[in-house]
Amino acid sequence: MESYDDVQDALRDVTNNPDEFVTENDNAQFPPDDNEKSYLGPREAGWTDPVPYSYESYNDRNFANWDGMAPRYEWNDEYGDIGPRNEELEKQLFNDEFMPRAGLRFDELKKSGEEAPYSVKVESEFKLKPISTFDEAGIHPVMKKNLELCMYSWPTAIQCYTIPAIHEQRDVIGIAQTGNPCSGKTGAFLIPILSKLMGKAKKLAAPRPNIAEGWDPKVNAVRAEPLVLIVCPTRELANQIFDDARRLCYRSMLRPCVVYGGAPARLQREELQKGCDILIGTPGRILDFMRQPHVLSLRRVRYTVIDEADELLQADWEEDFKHLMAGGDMNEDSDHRYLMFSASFNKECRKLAGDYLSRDHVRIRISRPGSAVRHIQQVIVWVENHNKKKALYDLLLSLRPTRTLIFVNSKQEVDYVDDFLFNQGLPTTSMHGDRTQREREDAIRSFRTAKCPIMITTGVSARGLDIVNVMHVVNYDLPRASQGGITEYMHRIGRTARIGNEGLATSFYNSRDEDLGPDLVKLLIESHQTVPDFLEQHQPSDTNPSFEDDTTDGEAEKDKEGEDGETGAWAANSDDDDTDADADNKEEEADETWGEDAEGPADLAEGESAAEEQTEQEPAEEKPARGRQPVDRDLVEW
Ligand SMILES: Nc1ncnc2c1ncn2[C@@H]1O[C@H](COP(=O)(O)OP(=O)(O)OP(=O)(O)O)[C@@H](O)[C@H]1O
Repeated sequence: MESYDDVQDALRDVTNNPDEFVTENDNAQFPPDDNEKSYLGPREAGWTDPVPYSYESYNDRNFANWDGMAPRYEWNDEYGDIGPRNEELEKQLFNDEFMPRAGLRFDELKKSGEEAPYSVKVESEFKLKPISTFDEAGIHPVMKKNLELCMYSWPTAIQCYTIPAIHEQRDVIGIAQTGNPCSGKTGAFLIPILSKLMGKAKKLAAPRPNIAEGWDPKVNAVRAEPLVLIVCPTRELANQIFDDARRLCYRSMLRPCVVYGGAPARLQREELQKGCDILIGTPGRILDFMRQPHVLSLRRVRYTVIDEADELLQADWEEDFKHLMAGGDMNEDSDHRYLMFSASFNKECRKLAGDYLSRDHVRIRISRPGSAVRHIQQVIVWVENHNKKKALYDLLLSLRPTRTLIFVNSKQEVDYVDDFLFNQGLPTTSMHGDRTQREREDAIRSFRTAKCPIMITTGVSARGLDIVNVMHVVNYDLPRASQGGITEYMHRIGRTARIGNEGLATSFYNSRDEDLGPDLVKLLIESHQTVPDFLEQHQPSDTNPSFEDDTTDGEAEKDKEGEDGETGAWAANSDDDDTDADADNKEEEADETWGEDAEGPADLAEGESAAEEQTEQEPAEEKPARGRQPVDRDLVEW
């Protein structure tokens, strides 16, 4: 797909005539009756060939190409304040064509004052003066150079406020909705923290081997004593933060490491033993290493960051979380700052903030008034359940090929839609919480590099995914109220049009989605999108409806609950409380979010973890290879 206009043109044909697009009885030629024909359509539409999974490669026990093993800048004791360039690494870190970049409309997000496309609410005991350029931030020269290499020309809204707050050594709660113009949460904590530590690393950091002169684990291994601990809910997010940390630590002494379930703990341990200043991870695997005090000590930690706190706290992980926050030998001195970042501020977040953050913490909330989702064209099409597969196939063939993310509501449906499209000749991959970590990393890599430009996934698996050039998001299934409803919808469509880019979100709607109708209409109106006729009944009587998604500060609810004090002012809306979530769904989300991480392998020998056992000792389960199996036509609802 060459441009956003191309997408619009192509889609117009489809959406102008939804009746033609999907009819009940036009299945005569669909699916094509032989395999050759079925492959022809996608080829004519310009899609690349589908790539079958290589199951043999998943059984390679010596595989070491995990995302968490990616190269990072290795410091040499002889360096002065700034290390020399490493051109090879620099190319990998900053010139990767698949690195997400700000789009042409990034400048529109810069407007401030009345013209700003976002609103800001700050609660602080001291006068917080936001910055408007990185130069005003007093950042370390190495960080400045790294920001230039990242092509970050100015800070995003959340960064404008958190950078000075963290420089002032405050605990911070940063709440920013997903997507433009609120994005940039990772930089909002990494930039100021790393910048502050860059000048002091030699003094504060634990001794480490001089890797430049060779590395022998038997002789040189040290205990990891990070200065920064970053906890996040999913492995994919942990890897993304690690990638950002590798870029922002470039040419400095700070050494980032990432640990997460599903990948061999042995390899992660080896990385930790080379020295670790910034530890990023999912809770289960961090706890595993905390139980091995000769491998990991938290006594030097100066900053603990809880990212996507609302997601992290969604299930009943309170005990695990308590251990993580206060367990082991965690530094409990007053020089330890706690930072929480989240898209919403639900009850669990409020409690966590009350338990760990200092009373004088700063709360910053960035939200989008007015045009709620900028730069995303949202199209809602009526499609009966039994027509969804045909509609999806037609849709994909109507548009010129572009990176497309397709959301369905269950893991089984992910497999099924993937098999179906693959068998029709489309270059798909897929991801969900039941896949092995190898498969998950492979899927994201194939999608990112456009080897497989169509990815099917569940909402929870794709939370926070930041992939370059996703120009089309399809809600094959719209999220049910119990799956987060409109909030989840926003998260999903926020995978396109990131950071000043543009994109398209197509959603299949039918009578089963009626509960989402009213919120969807409000959102469409507020973001100046067309409301289709079949949603007219949900038009609000209010002429100027105000859409509120997950970042409402819940003042209304606070009034309702009579809750106030330390955290009450930022109560959540009722969606966040998820009171009507059905148990099955909750369990699935928990599974998806935490995977093996959730299982504390307390009874395993030191140095082992359940996830490691699974990955290293049990080869990936043999599955029937995709594409070699015809779709069971009895099961297909045409
Ligand atoms: N100041 C900046 N200038 C340009 N690009 C930036 C800047 N800050 C962050 N980015 C880029 O914006 C993208 C989104 O950043 P990040 O993943 O931190 O956002 P987020 O707040 O987690 O987003 P979301 O909640 O929408 O998933 C990343 O590709 C990141 O590299």
